[in-house]
Amino acid sequence: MDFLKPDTVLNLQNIRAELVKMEDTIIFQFIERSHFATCSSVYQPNHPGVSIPNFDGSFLDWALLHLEITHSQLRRFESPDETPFFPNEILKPILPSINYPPILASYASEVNYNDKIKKVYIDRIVPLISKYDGDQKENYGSVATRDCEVLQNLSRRIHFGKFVAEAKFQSAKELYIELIKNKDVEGIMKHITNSAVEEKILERLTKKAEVYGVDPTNKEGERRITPEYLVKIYKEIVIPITKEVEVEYLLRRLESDY
Ligand SMILES: O=C(O)C(=O)C[C@]1(C(=O)O)C=C[C@@H](O)C=C1
Repeated sequence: MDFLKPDTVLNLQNIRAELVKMEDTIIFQFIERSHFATCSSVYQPNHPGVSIPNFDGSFLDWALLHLEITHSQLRRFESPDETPFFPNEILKPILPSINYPPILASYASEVNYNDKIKKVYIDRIVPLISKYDGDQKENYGSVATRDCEVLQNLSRRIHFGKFVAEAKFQSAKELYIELIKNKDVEGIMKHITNSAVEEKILERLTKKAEVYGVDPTNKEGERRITPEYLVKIYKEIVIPITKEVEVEYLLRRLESDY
């Protein structure tokens, strides 16, 4: 996928192929996080166990903010497939800007579900994928590092819904314009949903978790990620929020001429 060539980006088959590739990254990052305990202190704002001078937030927020500030200077958030968790704090790139041709509508960067993604990750995903429920003070840095990686990739996957939505809009403009004019959220949700594709994703994830989730030479060994949890995470969190992104993006689609 080449963001300098809009045609390659707004092709639903290419987008779905990219979503499949992201599954592998996300599974391996879940496995990396699964080596550690839940470590709830990492997520509690101003926790006494991880005091950060002059910062009002959790240790994870601090880590993610500083990572994003550096990445913004490396031009990360100019790319239309990247959405920052701290859009108001990031800096201008040190590298010269790339003039990407318009692919998404002009308001696309305002469709930002990262607060919701971070909350659901901490409240629901971390307890499912962690080794056990407890604290490991010596691993706070490793935990926050893994969390930043998982969150950035979940965010990219979920916000890819904008490309899916744009591709669907371009291929059935009349239908969507009518639904958008009527603010028909249910109708939009119905038309963006492809149950066969969703089922295939869940089937594939089950197989991937069976293979990657355990040492294949030691089937009795410790399970790092189970098919059950992976499917649950995708079915109840990743796909539904991707669809929310699609619907919000489409509801505003007539604001943009392009
Ligand atoms: O592939 C699509 O058509 C999408 O809209 C993406 C996605 C997903 O999140 O994977 C979401 C909704 C569809 O029902 C199927 C899959």
